Amino acid sequence: MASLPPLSAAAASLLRHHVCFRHPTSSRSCFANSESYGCCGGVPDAGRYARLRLRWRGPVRAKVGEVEKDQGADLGLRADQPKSLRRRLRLRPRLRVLRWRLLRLLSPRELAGDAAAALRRAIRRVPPPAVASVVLGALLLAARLTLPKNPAQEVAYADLLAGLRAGAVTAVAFEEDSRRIYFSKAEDVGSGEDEHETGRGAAVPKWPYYARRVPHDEGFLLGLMREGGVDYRSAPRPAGRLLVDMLTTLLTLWLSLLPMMWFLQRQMSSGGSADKRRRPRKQQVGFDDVQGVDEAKEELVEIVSCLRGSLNYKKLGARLPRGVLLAGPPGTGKTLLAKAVAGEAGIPFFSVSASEFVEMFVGRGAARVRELFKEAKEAAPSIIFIDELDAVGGSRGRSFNDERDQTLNQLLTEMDGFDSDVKVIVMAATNRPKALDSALCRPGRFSRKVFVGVPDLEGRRKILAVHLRKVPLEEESEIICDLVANVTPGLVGADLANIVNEAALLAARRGKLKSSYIIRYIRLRWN
Ligand SMILES: Nc1ncnc2c1ncn2[C@@H]1O[C@H](COP(=O)(O)OP(=O)(O)OP(=O)(O)O)[C@@H](O)[C@H]1O
Repeated sequence: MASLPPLSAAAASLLRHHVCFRHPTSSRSCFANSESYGCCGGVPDAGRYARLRLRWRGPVRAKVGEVEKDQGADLGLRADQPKSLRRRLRLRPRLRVLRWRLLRLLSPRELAGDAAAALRRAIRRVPPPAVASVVLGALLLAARLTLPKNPAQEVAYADLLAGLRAGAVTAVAFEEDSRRIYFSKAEDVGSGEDEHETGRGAAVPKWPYYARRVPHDEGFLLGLMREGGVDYRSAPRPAGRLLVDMLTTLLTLWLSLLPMMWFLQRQMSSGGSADKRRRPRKQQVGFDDVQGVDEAKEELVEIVSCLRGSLNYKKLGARLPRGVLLAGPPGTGKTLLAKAVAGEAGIPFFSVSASEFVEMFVGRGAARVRELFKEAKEAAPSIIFIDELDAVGGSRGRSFNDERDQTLNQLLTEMDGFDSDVKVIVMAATNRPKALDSALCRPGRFSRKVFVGVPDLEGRRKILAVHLRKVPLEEESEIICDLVANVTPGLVGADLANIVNEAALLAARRGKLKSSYIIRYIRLRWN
């Protein structure tokens, strides 16, 4: 592949994307980008065409004066040349590109190639079960349309019996694997030479009528035919009708199975495919946003220092804690604390609820755990946060849930499998720390437990202050915080955040929030 000198700095700074195009004369694929331009297979003069292609991109030319200047030199323009010649020289590459584009647009080969590529792309996007359904439907339609129309006329079973009793019926044929009984009458015997194919190669007289068999009446019918000396036989079904029936059964079965197959496929593929990869988030939350849990924060500050590298724990031969378990009543800010750790350390945060691991199929939950840890290791240093850990981390062997046990085993294995220098911390939250499996809490796994408790008066005041930060207030924030904190003993951060939000909604029509709205909401809600 030929590599030519770079474009001028100004052009290069604008041409970030590379351009692929076809060489005008050799129709080979060429490429060009801000660093180089060249051609697959080393087509001579590729660089020139590449430059032309790049230069004639409207936005670049319009924006950069230098490109215009350079362009003249590239095209062999000189200041001493007459104006008309210079104009022609400038126009020539443009016309050439235009001609090449027109040729490409009109060439049937190119058109066919484009259409085939578009079709291939479209087919690739359609799910295979849908393709199979369409193919089956099309086959059934084709078979129905090409099947010759049955010349026999349907009559009532009673007419057949009446004909037999009256001696009008001369011949009867029982169609195999079907309920049709074909017969002919004495008046039709004249046209008997005219034969009708009812089976694979077996030729029988043409049957002008047929009746549907009545269950459990065969004995009586046979008796009548024997008495009347009627010629009766059995005939195979026509191949065409056999095919149509087979396709109908197949399509009916297939369509009824489709929802189940779709569900199974969703279950099998969820979490595993690359496009469903979990995206880590950089957290904007900091320790300032979490208040009233000072003890918990103090314990976590140390981990943040290790992650940031401001605490050299390795010097003393220490290892980064692998797991941190945040335990406490609901709504006390465990999730918020974990986010704050990631936010303070400025590292990716992988958040997952343990219930997402609980799958219907054995092994899927374990695969999801594996995937999550793999992604976190690739993004290290990072934090994995597992909310409601008790959903998978409850004591093993208490239930017959194999899938849950396997998921937990995988979690234990992954936590053991960290190299000491991989900076991935697993944080988990639970409201029921006692229900956890003892293997999870042993040193080396969730050895560090941080209790996040219900905030006291001062804590409630601070939490309210955090949530009132962005709310326009009619009174001093401190007055509102004091008042509300005093009347909300036992409430946790989530309750206080909710109170502020509801009161703000109450105040929305009046523009600003007053303590009286908050008190009114508290009375409404708790009295
Ligand atoms: N200590 C706190 N400081 C500030 N806001 C808080 C605090 N605790 C809770 N909140 C508010 O409550 C919301 C819910 O809190 P969070 O999800 O962290 O609670 P949790 O302890 O994880 O609850 P659960 O155990 O039910 O998952 C937060 O988004 C935040 O707005």
